[in-house]
Amino acid sequence: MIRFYGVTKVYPNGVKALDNINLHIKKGEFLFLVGPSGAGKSTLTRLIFREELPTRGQVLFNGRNVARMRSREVPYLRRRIGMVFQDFRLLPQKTVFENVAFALEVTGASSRDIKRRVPEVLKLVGLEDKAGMLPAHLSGGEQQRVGIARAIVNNPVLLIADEPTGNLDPETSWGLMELFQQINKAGTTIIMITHAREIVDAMKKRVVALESGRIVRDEEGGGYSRED
Ligand SMILES: Nc1ncnc2c1ncn2[C@@H]1O[C@H](COP(=O)(O)OP(=O)(O)OP(=O)(O)O)[C@@H](O)[C@H]1O
Repeated sequence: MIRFYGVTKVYPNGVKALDNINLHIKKGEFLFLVGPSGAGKSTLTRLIFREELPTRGQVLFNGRNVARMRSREVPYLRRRIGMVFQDFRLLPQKTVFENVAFALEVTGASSRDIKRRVPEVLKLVGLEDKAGMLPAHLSGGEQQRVGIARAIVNNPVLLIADEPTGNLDPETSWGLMELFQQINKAGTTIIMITHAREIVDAMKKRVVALESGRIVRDEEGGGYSRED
């Protein structure tokens, strides 16, 4: 589904964030992207979402070169990718329902579809009783569930989660990981950036480790660190 061919990213300030990355992510995979701060993890995901363009090499999404897409094709690409952030990024004046509905509205969904689909997704993330509440009145874990509901409401083929449990306690994090597992089992490919060692060690998924912009490990069922 996603292929990186010899991808290098140099930012305008001269920082080389990625250095000759070759990577193939297949449909249905659950992949942890790990590595120290500044290793290039976020940059790698930004290239898939076309927030940034590679300096050299190619990023293919379902066979299409992301950098070569016409500007009118970019919203279509982004609609197929759900994003979950460490700081949730919810709209504070909107209710849980409205936050999730907003992601559908921008795609031109009808109000009938919105009324059907939003409760369905809120149920999936376990928030059917909180639809009318504002984010500030929810716990961190609940806010992240809203973030996940918003990310999956358009049925994306890929979910990119950038440190989704970074602001949450371990118990809450495990609940969210179960939800991510469930979403993955239903067919959505997941790329998760994380520093949560215990989670990576326990989940036994594919682990891609970056250091200084290079892939230093790509291991099926791997742990957070290399076992020497
Ligand atoms: N927009 C930018 N302009 C210039 N340099 C950038 C930009 N974004 C990131 N960088 C630099 O590129 C390198 C990789 O950054 P990136 O955010 O991809 O790392 P990361 O692995 O996601 O780090 P963290 O775990 O701290 O989020 C870093 O040296 C960073 O300072």
